[in-house]
Amino acid sequence: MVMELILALSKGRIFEDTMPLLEAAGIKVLENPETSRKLILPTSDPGIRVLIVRASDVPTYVQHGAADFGVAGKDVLLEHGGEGLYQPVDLHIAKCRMSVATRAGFDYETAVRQGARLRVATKFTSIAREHFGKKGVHVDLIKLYGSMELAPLVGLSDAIVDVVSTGSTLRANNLVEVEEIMDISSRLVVNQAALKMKRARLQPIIEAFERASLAKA
Ligand SMILES: Nc1ncnc2c1ncn2[C@@H]1O[C@H](COP(=O)(O)OP(=O)(O)OP(=O)(O)O)[C@@H](O)[C@H]1O
Ligand SMILES: O=P(O)(O)OC[C@H]1O[C@H](OP(=O)(O)OP(=O)(O)O)[C@H](O)[C@@H]1O
Repeated sequence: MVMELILALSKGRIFEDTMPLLEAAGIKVLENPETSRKLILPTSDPGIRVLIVRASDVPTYVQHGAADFGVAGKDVLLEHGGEGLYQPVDLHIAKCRMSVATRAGFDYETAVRQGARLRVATKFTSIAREHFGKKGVHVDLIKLYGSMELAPLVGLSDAIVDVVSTGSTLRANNLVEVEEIMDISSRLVVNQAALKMKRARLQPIIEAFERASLAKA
C-alpha cells in the first residue's frame, strides 16, 4: 500500500528556503504558490503533496494530522505550544531574532529599572509574557496581528516584541532594538502518530533535510 505524505508549508521565505532541502531529498514541487491559486500542490513524487497554509497555521495542521510534516519558525512553535509535534531538525533557515524595540528617544533601561508598567504590543504574546515575567517586569500586553512597528509611533505602546533580521524595518520607523530575546530559525515538525505509522517514508526525507541543513548551521 502506498502511503501518501502531506507537507505543510507557508508561502514566501519558508517555501523558498525549503525548496533546496526538498530537492536534496529528490522531491520537486511542480507549481509555484506565488502564481498558482491552488492550495494543494503536486510534487515530482506522486506520493507527496504540499499544503500552502499561513505560517502560524503550520503547527495546527501537523498537530491534527491534516499534514504529516511541515516547516515552522521557532517563534510560531513557541506561540503554538508544540503539542503533538515532534521537532527533529533545526533547519537553520528563515533566521532572525526576537527582540524588544522602542522609539529612539524612549529610555527603556530606566523604565525597566524603575519598575514602571510597560505597555508592549506584539503578535508574540506567549514569548513576551515569558520574557518579561522572567525579568520581573510588569507589562500590559496588547495583541496585534501585524505592523507592530506602528504601535510605539502612535502611542499605542511603549515597546514592541517582534522579529528582526536586517533591522531595516525598525530603522525606517525610527525604532531601536533595546533587547534581544532569542535567536529564531525554522524547524521541521512531524506529527507524532505519522512518525510511527509512516516512519519508512518519512525517515529518509528527515535525514536528507538534516544533511542539507547542516551546511547552513
Ligand atoms: N525578516 C525576516 N527574516 C528572516 N526570517 C523571518 C523574518 N520575518 C519572519 N521570519 C521567520 O520566518 C517565519 C515565516 O515568516 P512569514 O513572514 O512567512 O510569516 P508571517 O507573515 O510572519 O506569518 P502569518 O502569515 O501566519 O502571519 C516566521 O515565523 C519567522 O520565524
Ligand atoms: O529586520 P528586517 O530585515 O527589516 O525584518 C523584520 C521584518 O520582517 C518581518 O516582516 P516581513 O518582511 O515578513 O513582512 P510581513 O510580516 O508583512 O510578512 C517582521 O514582521 C519585521 O517587520
